[in-house]
Amino acid sequence: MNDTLITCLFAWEALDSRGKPTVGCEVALAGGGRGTTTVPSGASTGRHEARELRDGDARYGGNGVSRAVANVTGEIADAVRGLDATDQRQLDTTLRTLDGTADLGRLGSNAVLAVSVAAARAAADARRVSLYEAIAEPGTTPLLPLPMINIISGGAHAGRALDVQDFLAVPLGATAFAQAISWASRVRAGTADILAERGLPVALVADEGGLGPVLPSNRTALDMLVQGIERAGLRPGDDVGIAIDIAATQFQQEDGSYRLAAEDRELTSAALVEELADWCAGYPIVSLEDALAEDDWDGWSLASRRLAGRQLLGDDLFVTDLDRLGRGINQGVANAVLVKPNQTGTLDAARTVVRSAHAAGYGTVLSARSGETEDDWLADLAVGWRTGQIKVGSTTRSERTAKWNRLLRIEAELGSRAEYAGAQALAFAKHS
Ligand SMILES: C=C(OP(=O)(O)O)C(=O)O
Ligand SMILES: [Mg+2]
Repeated sequence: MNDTLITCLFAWEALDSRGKPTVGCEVALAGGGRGTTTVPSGASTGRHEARELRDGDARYGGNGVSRAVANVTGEIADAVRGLDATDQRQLDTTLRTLDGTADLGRLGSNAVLAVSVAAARAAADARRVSLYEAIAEPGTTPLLPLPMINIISGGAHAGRALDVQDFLAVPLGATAFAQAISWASRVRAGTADILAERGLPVALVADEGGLGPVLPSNRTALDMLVQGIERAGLRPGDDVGIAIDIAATQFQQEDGSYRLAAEDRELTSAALVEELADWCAGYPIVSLEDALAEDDWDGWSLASRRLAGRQLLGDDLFVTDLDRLGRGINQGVANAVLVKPNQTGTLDAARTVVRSAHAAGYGTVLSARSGETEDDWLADLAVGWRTGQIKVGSTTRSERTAKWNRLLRIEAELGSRAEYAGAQALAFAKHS
């Protein structure tokens, strides 16, 4: 009897960090190996993402996942019982075929991802190795990622107090992951001090744990962050750079223009690109995510030329989808991809996107969602898949620190047996 054959699936409704239900799953194997997971959920979701199954459960204001849970223990369990959990591709292909839709909307991407991740964990447990080891390409060295850490939040994560969704610190000069995190934690404290001195409430915390002040403009947030870096005793641009997630899909209007509500301005794609170029000239911005909306390919082409020399990261644009990334690579659009496993629904599909990006010289940033849980599997994926970068929110709130803490432990355990990606992981650094 093969010890790694799947024998049993258990699922339940768990809560995410926004207090919304999400899917929890445990996979048990013939030899006693077990793997458990809970899956995340986004708020600024792209139109082309895989689709979570939500039902009208009144207990959760119509946001329930009881049907997704029932799918795991019913139809999915029947189909995957007897499969080998160490064969992720076969398992994930079976799940996709069983669902039968392009966006996994029948069984629910939340149900499918929960099984995919729990099975990977069970396979690692059966082999008595860590998840990052179990999923790594044989012969590769574990790679601790360069973190980008949310300091100030706006957009869909902070009641739209600002147009730009994330203002993040990138500890460029740190030479180890633990040092990068300690710098980010100081930058957050420094930025909170700066805001408090202006009489702004620092207790307003957004979905990913970032500070959520109401500021008059996006540039003010950049100013506050630069001052926060200095207050932390660090040098903006040398020690700590800035990344922004513009999440432009969220403020694109019907006619294709972009509305900066905080500043009461309407911009064409070209004008938005110019605005971003101005910000880049004035601030140490090293990475721009979703500079344009998800289907504004012309705007993205323009941005890719005008903002070249910085990391241009596609989130809603690529939605961790191989075909959309392929189009970007062919057209020279962006130079890095945000990888959110629940945008595509299985570990195998997310991994294929990472491989394809690396083959094309594109950077990869593994990313959490704004609705997270205390689970930490994302940290292991970053290390084992050697994504080079990771973004999981702020250095506060346990659903965020769970991932940082897992990475800190891996670095402490492995010492010189691991590499640290550092600033070299930024897509533009690879090209220059
Ligand atoms: C993490 C993000 O937000 P969400 O999970 O809400 O899509 C993001 O846009 O990068
Ligand atoms: Mg994003």
